[in-house]
Amino acid sequence: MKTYTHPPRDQWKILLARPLQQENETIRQRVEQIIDRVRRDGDAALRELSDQFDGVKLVSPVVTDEEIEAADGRLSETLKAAIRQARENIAAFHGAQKMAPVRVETIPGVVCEQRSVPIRSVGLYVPGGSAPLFSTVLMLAVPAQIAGCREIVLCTPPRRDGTVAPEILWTARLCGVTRIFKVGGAQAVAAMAFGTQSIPKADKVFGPGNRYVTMAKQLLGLSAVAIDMPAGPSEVMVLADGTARAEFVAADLLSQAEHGPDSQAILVTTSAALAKEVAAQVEKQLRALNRADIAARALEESRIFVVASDEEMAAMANCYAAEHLIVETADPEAVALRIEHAGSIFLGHFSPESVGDYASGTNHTLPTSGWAVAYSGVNLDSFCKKITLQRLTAEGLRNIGETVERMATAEGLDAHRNAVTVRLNTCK
Ligand SMILES: NC(=O)c1ccc[n+]([C@@H]2O[C@H](COP(=O)([O-])OP(=O)(O)OC[C@H]3O[C@@H](n4cnc5c(N)ncnc54)[C@H](O)[C@@H]3O)[C@@H](O)[C@H]2O)c1
Ligand SMILES: N[C@H](CO)Cc1c[nH]c[nH+]1
Ligand SMILES: [Zn+2]
Repeated sequence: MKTYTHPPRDQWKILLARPLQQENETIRQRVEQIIDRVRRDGDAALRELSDQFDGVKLVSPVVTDEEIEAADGRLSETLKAAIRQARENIAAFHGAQKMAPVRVETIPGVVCEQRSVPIRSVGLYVPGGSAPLFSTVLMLAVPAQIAGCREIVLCTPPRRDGTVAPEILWTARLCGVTRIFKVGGAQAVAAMAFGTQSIPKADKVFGPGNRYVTMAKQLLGLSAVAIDMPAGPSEVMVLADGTARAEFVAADLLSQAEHGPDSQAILVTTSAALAKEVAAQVEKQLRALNRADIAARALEESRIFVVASDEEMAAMANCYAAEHLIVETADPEAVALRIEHAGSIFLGHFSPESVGDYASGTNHTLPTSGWAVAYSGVNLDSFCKKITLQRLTAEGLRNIGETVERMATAEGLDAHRNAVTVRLNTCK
């Protein structure tokens, strides 16, 4: 990891650039072609693309009931207990996010309401290219079920032998997923956006994924389907002062670096001594990882910054808008108060980000690439839409009618005004 000491503020944006951005245009073109093929040829395109990108010849993308049932015998009881515990925590946190209906009488006789309604049919993408992220099933299916979505469809890449990891299948059944398909990448997102002969069209597509998946969501989100947000290659920023333990900080940085070669880990610290120790710890801990090669590639585009103050640390965090921000300082709450842009914040020396990845209760599907400036991570509300209602009495219309007539007249919209006037004429 390269270290920068007191980088000038006007350089921050450049030094905090996300990895491989220059490849975005190539990825966009490739994904556009995939989308076109799925729109045109449906299941036939899925078969060809699974062969091309996943190296597997599939007759059908459907995961059968027999496959799902067989998964039960393939998980240890201890893993099942861990997944159940995580599910409970995620359900507790997301269940508490239910919003009460809003009802306000804005002026006498004019009542406005807002009701939350579940999105009927949702499509969940669960990454499986380099690791079968069954924890993502929990993060998407648990809130979908609590929200009351009727159809919960899940797509995940097939493995080379044409199967899906039993952990994904078992967790999907636990969380009420209605149908599962073995399709990955941009083609899975396109299939859920348009529908194919086998895969039903979803009203909204959710889930994280690599840059192909994320590009497909962004392109289709403009034209064919609603999406949660861009949730691409994982990233973490750690803010640390002299009270932080280098061993902990290095472990946190590596925990996201191991996701993929295009992941990024950034340390911002007020302590030059800590910066040195963390760099050494990263090298040491890296050697012991089973995904050391992947993490090492991510570290090539990762950075350490030494800055002057807590205020500068927070400013750099706001400039980066990290998916995950870990604050390992003497007073993390005070630093967090300065944070405006982050997907999810982890406070103190004993709050590793991986706890949020799996089991604490918060959602791990979070905005990346700086999108935390405007998007929230997945939450219960992501699976709902709001419908407003209003009801006016004759008195209410008398109270508000003239205001509307004046505004409609000023916009030159006579018919709008008349819809009020014809009624007022009957109840003067
Ligand atoms: N932001 C978040 O909330 C979040 C959460 C979890 C995981 N992630 C990220 O999800 C990603 C998972 O990536 P992954 O690759 O392991 O799995 P993935 O399931 O996202 O992607 C695998 C699929 O990509 C497609 N693909 C691979 N190479 C391709 C190519 N050259 N052209 C076209 N398509 C191609 C294949 O169809 C394959 O099935 C990681 O980057 C991880 O960091 C992000
Ligand atoms: N850190 C990922 C989100 O960027 C989520 C995840 C799943 N499994 C492990 N981690
Ligand atoms: Zn993770």
